[in-house]
Amino acid sequence: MINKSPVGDPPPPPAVRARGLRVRRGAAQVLKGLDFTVERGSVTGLLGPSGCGKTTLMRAVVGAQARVTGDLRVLGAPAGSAALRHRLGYVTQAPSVYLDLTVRQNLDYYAAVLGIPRAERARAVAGALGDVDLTSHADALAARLSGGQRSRVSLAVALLGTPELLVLDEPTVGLDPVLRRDLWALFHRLAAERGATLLISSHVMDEADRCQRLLLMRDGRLLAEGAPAELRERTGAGSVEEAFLRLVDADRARESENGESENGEGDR
Ligand SMILES: Nc1ncnc2c1ncn2[C@@H]1O[C@H](COP(=O)(O)OP(=O)(O)OP(=O)(O)O)[C@@H](O)[C@H]1O
Repeated sequence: MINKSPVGDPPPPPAVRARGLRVRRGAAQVLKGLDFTVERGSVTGLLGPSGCGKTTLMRAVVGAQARVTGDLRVLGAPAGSAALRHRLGYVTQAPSVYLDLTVRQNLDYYAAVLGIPRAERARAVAGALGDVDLTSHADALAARLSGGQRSRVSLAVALLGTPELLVLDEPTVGLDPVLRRDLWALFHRLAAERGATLLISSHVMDEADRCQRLLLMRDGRLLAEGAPAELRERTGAGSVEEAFLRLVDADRARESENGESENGEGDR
């Protein structure tokens, strides 16, 4: 297990630690100086409206984003380090699945790319298929799958290497309520049984209560971080959605007091 070290050992570094994280994309400052921590073994939700910078933040964490400044450490190493490659799993919003291959062939292919030895591949593939509940579709062509099933194939690919940190960009978007519930149960199982850390983005606030911790974003900045109950209590709100709206109102009021422009001139 990752987060159970013998007594006396220093605690492992957090899964993600950002200090003054900034990203420019094109002419825009998309992330404007974020400080946050993602605890190991947690299911952490990254929530905020469309366009606030969730994907950009995730790309920075997995080392796929250019023009990142500030201090960003992942599992104790600088983000993007080669040493992290096999310790991370990243699932983007667009499922990366070969439509002319079966589900099993897709996973076999990615297992080979990941360097999983041939003798261990069948077991790794079967395990990942079971995790995402696609065993009965193993021999179906990916082209014949529904959108939600294809997303689960991508998730299975990310699980092949048994990553310590899984970064999932809107993994439940477009899924029916039963599948959403089952996937959230899987995320919690991965954290509880394997000590994996999951950083999961969503723009749907009703997923907030499924997370142990939350990072709430707006317009390239972090509005708050903490457990859902903590955020509700801190803002006196009855739901995380209401807490978010109160934090946005407070943020807007602060902005107009400071006379900050919407495109973040104050961040330079
Ligand atoms: N390639 C790019 N070049 C310039 N700006 C970009 C690029 N990609 C995204 N952006 C801008 O960066 C900002 C953040 O985008 P990002 O995709 O990180 O947001 P998001 O919160 O993940 O949105 P969504 O929930 O819709 O996926 C947006 O304002 C977007 O217009």
